[in-house]
Amino acid sequence: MDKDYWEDVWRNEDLGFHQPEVNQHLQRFWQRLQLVPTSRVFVPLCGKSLDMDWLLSEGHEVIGADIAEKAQEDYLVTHDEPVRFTQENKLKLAWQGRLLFVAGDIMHLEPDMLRSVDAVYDRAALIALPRAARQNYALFLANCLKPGAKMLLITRQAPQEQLMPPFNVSAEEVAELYATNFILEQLLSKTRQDGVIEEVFLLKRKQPAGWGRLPREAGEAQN
Ligand SMILES: C[S@@+](CC[C@H](N)C(=O)[O-])C[C@H]1O[C@@H](n2cnc3c(N)ncnc32)[C@H](O)[C@@H]1O
Repeated sequence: MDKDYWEDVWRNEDLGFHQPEVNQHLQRFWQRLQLVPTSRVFVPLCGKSLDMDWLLSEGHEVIGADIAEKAQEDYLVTHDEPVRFTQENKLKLAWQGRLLFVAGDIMHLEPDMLRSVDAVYDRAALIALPRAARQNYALFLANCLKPGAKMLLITRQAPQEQLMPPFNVSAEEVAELYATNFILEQLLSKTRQDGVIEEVFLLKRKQPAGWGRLPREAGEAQN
């Protein structure tokens, strides 16, 4: 599932993952993150998702990132506001109002770019990655996000595991990937009529060990 694979998907318009409406789980659970409207939200592997429009309509600043430049083009073409493009190393940045749409591999984003992010919205991002890449992705997010940053994560498991995305990601795997660095809360587990299990999680970036403690307190803890 490299850049070529996804560029083919976009070129062939093989976009079964794209939802014509705003995601229901996003609308139902977003308030659980308790963000202020001006919060900055990162949408990794964003495609041309209408969920970004919804997040913008809530007053948020949005940073979307997708490896396919066509995703960026397709999203921007449906929005009237003027766009300004800049280039940063391998990334093509499009600035449009409160949106920054980055075309490029998210692993090429500088952690500093995401340091001010208050929340992540992951729909069809983790589950679009093969198992080995999921581990790197989860670590990347943990390294970039500040303590207290939240994440709304939506996963799915089909009765038959597939060789191509979307991949099955269980609640156990979510815990394996994130529990070291995030506090996890499962908000939903629902089996659809077609047997697909949909799960929604709320994550909160933990304070790294020893962070923010006064030396005296740290000393006391050792005694
Ligand atoms: C299954 S789609 C989901 C898109 C979007 N989240 C949605 O809900 O419609 C996965 C997207 O991730 C993008 N992608 C895959 N690997 C990526 C990477 N390493 N960095 C950035 N984007 C990536 C693909 O181009 C594709 O648009």
